[in-house]
Amino acid sequence: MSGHLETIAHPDKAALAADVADRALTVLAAAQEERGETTVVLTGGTMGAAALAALAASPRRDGVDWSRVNVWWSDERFVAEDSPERNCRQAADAVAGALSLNPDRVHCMGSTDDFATAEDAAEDYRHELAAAADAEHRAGGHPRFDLALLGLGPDGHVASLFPGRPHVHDDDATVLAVHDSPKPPPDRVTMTLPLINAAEQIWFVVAGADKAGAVAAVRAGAPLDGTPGAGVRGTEETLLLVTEDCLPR
Ligand SMILES: O=C1O[C@H](COP(=O)(O)O)[C@@H](O)[C@H](O)[C@H]1O
Repeated sequence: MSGHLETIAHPDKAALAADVADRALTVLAAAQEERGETTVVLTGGTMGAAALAALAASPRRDGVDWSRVNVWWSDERFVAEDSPERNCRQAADAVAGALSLNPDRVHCMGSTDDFATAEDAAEDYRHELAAAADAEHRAGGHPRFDLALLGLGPDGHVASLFPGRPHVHDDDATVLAVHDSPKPPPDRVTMTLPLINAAEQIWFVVAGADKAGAVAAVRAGAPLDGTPGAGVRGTEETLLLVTEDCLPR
């Protein structure tokens, strides 16, 4: 795996969330300044929601025109639209209406309300990404991603790419269905590593001593089969933003 991975430690979850929010506001505002809009890929998980809540509460939040922010997700739980397990819903709850997002620019992955199978939802998301790429006159089947936030599971999973599963080696697909996920719920939809790695800046946001093993494996560049998160690298920058208890003492 090529590309530098920089680790930045924070004293606690609140400090981590506040720093992620601050950094994200800077990146999103700069991209909007440059080309009028910006695109972020969000993650589910505990710190994903905490970072969004910090963003929504930031005194700097109005430095970004939220109506010109495009939002995508790196993975989703394939459950009912109103399920509290949905990453998309958790994000909406975390920002609690504080950001004036344009619903047409918010691209949640499909739910069981709209699709019979996770495969159908994955295919729909591929089409949605391709349509956004066309609108930007870009090749490659996806829009430009300025920033992707990612969680990291204690088992080393990233998005819904789990250890020991073949999905982590899929270089052809952009979005896949996942079944029998070791972490509930069992059915999911996930971006693949090549699509995640198309983001210019990728920031892992990770807190808690239970993630120390996974963080160490990512930093060591462990084999992908055991640590899918070790396969993540942005095209310009990859940061591992963590709480101190994730690192060796
Ligand atoms: O199930 C998921 O887990 C990971 C990590 O979540 P965390 O609560 O341990 O931080 C998350 O990144 C992913 O989006 C989510 O679907």
